[in-house]
Order: sequence, then C-alpha cells, then structure tokens
Amino acid sequence: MTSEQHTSPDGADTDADTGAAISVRDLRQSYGDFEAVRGISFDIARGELFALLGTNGAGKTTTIETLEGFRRPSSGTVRVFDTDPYGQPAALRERVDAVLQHSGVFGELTVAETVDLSRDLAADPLDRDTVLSAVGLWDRADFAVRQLSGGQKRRLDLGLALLSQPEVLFLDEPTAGMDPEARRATWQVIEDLVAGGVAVLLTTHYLEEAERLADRIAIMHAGEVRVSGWIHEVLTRWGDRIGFRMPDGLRIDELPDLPDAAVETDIRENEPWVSYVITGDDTAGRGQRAMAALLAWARDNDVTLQRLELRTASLEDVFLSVAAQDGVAELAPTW
Ligand SMILES: Nc1ncnc2c1ncn2[C@@H]1O[C@H](COP(=O)(O)OP(=O)(O)OP(=O)(O)O)[C@@H](O)[C@H]1O
Repeated sequence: MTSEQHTSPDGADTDADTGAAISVRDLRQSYGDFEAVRGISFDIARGELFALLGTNGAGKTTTIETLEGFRRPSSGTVRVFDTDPYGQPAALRERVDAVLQHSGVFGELTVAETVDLSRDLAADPLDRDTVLSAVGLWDRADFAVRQLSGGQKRRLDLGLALLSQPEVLFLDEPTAGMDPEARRATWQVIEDLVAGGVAVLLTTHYLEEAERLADRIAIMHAGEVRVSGWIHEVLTRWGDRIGFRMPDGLRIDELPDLPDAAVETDIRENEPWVSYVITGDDTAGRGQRAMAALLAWARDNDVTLQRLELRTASLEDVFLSVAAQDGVAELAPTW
C-alpha cells in the first residue's frame, strides 16, 4: 500500500512521480448513443488492490476492457505504467495479465498442457508445479480442462494469469462459482500477489471479498463512481449500527434519542427491527456511548432488547444505499 498520488506541476500524473501503475482520468466510453462510462477517474499503485464495485450494467467491465486495451476511450485517458494500453502494445504485454469473466481455455487439452502452452508464451514463467500448487490444482494436472468443475476452471484461469509474473493483474469476478474454501484459498493467492507488489484491479459482486482484499474501492452506478476511498474510511463515514428487535408494544417515537444517532425501523427476517445509525466524529467511542445510553434507557424503562447488536457499517450497507439512490448528492449520509 502506498500513499496518495501527487500531481506534477503541469497537472499530469506520471508513473514516475506517483508510483501509479494504473491511471484513469475522466474516462468516458460510449456504445453508439449510449454512454456506459461517464467520466470516471482513479489511480492504482503498485502493491495495491483496488476494487471496482457496482450494480449490474454500471460500467465496470467496459472500464476494465478499456484498461486491457480492447477499447479506445471515447474521451479521457487511461494509462498503464504511463503507456496507452490500446491495442495491447508490446511494452505492456509482458507486464499485464488478466482473469476475464469468460475463460479462453480449450476443453480438450489437459490442465498440464494448458499451463505449458501459456508458459511457452511467457518470457519468464513460473514452473508448472508452482502454478498448479498455488491454485490448488496439482492433483488435476492430467485431467482434461472440460472435466474440471466451474470453480476449478476459475482457479486454472488464475493460475494462467499469475504464471507470467505480471506487475498488473485485472481480476474480473475471479472467484465466481467457487465454494467457500476455494474462495478463501484464492484470496490468499491474491493477497500474496499484492504483498509482492502487484497492482490488482478487482471487480466482484461478493462484497465480503472486496472488504477482505481491497485497500481502496470505488462503487459505480449508471456509469459514474458514486462512492470511493480507502475502504476503512468509507465504512467509518457510513457510521456504526445498533440494531435490535422492536420491543412489543412500543412505537418508534417512544424509542430514546441516542447521541449522534438517527433511528429507523424496518422488517428483518419477518420481525420488526430497529436500527440506529451513529455517525459522530469520535469514531472510536461513538458506538459504545450510544450503546451505554440505550442500555440505561432499557434498564430505567424495564425494556428487554432482543437480538441486540452493535456493528460497524459493512460494504453491503454502502452498496445498497448506492443501488437505492440515483444522485451523488443524496448519497452522503444525512443522519
Ligand atoms: N457491446 C455493447 N454494446 C452496447 N451496449 C453495451 C455493450 N457492452 C455493454 N453495454 C452496456 O453498457 C453498460 C455497462 O455494461 P458493463 O458490462 O460495463 O457493466 P458491468 O458493470 O460490468 O455489469 P455487470 O456487473 O452486470 O457485469 C450496460 O448498460 C450494458 O448493457
């Protein structure tokens, strides 16, 4: 993880002065009259994992395909190591690899043959056993690729991407179809790559995956980045949560005011549910203070709080508010 990027005196970010492996500036991308990406900007440093999240059709794949050099921007600039990636120039080919949504491997070849074929194309490849061990397929070397399960194919895709020892890796939903154990093993592989200095751009619909792996995130909706930042800052900004089952016989206006908190009610698992969202500046102590006030109220009023919980905001809380809203301004928490 590195510090935030700087801008050179002429206003241009450069690889040399920022350490940015990937730089996107005001990228717009259209399909005919339809603008799928509407002016987004971000940087990714070496040794950083940046998660590009978003609703279906938000523009993530379009953005990644542009960075991979498959599409020329309609306007704006994208750079990978200070180089325009359009057309996948030779200077980048050895430094960049990807796990795409749709695997390009041949079903009739064995796993070992598939790895060897990719090794033949790489300048300084890892050896076959290292690759197959890294992705947990050492016992599948002699299987035809078509005999692999969906999750195993995904692991093979990752193995093929990491064997060339890339400096930039694009991961487009890399753990789709994996069971929980394979997913965790894959997370470890990705964490090791990032620790080794690889810049990773990840898209995923598994928010737990982004929460575990990402240094910084951007959440896209309708072609725009609606929320971005260091993941812990985003979650802190979204506030802590106290929740409990709505006590029988109480109305919402009979619930107490808690410090720096706003209350709302909804239904959770078929039960009436109370949520307090706590956003005071004292991020270390605000949850405890609100909880202490709630417990004092419950004791004084002889109320039992069932299923009581205190938690920090999750990426799912942030994501759902992005998906539910349709304007940037409304997204800043107003409680
Ligand atoms: N080749 C294309 N021609 C026309 N429209 C396209 C094309 N590819 C994508 N789009 C549209 O552009 C928008 C963004 O698509 P994109 O695939 O980038 O979204 P995404 O964020 O990756 O979505 P998902 O999470 O569903 O994979 C969508 O509305 C999609 O319908």
